[in-house]
Amino acid sequence: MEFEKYNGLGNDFIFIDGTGEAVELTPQQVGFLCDRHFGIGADGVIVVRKADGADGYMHYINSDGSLAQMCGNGVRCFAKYLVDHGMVDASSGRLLAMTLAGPRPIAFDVDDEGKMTVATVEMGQPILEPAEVPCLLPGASLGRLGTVACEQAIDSPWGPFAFTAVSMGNPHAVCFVDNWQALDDGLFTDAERKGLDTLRIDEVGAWYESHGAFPQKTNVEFAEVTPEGVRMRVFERGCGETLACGTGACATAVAACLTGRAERAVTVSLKGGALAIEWGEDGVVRMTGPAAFAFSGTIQL
Ligand SMILES: N[C@@H](CCC[C@H](N)C(=O)O)C(=O)O
Repeated sequence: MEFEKYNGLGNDFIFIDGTGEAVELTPQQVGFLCDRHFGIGADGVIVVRKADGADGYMHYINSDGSLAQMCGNGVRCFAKYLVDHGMVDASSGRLLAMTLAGPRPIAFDVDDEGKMTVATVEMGQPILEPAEVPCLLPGASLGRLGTVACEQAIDSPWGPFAFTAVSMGNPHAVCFVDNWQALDDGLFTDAERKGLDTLRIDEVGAWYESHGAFPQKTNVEFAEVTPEGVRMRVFERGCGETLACGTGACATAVAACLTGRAERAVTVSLKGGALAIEWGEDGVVRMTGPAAFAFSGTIQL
């Protein structure tokens, strides 16, 4: 099978062309492809398909073989793939990507060689109604925003964490930590240096990913406010910790705005780099960031 490898801020994906012959992968095959020792290695697989009324359909599969509705870093890479393959006119600077979560309009910049560098994706309106995220947390009424599960405490073996539930087409549980010192020592790889960087996110993230409050599981973000904006780490549903998550950055920006921690436009810094997120007055979240091609190859399935 031929493949190409792309990434958005180090959140990396194996692209497979499914525009001709249908490509159907079993969860075992996806697991093998994404395995960093025995396979190619990636956070997920994107099968590129044709779409009626759009420039292409992004079929996104997490590294554990589960299907996800949307992937923010993935959709910027998808745009670059379509440009690289001449499937859209590079000079138009615009395309429409179809996803399981619906259409996502994208504006992009190209360099002197016509290669896409940066894209701004219209990520749609965040879904805040708890039942639609979906999450079973009680919601508080937030005026014209309706009922939002905002900073609702969920207990864990390390004590309670307060989550805001936001769907960007896929579910996210965002926790802002304002006081790292108050947290259990066991949550950190180094109790002398409690903070976002030393948080044992593999353990605490995995615990909340499968919590009963999230019937479709959830992506889990831990975040803090910085002078530059917001900094976060993410434990992705169906994958584990990744260097970046586009939908997670959008959900975190929305949660920051809802809880009075940030303005509607904010820079979200992740392990792999920064994304510019804006929750527009029209309710639509826009995400701007890079996408990069790494290499291509052939693998025996
Ligand atoms: N890395 C992605 C999100 C990928 C899907 C996610 N793990 C899920 O299951 O919802 C992004 O950049 O948004």
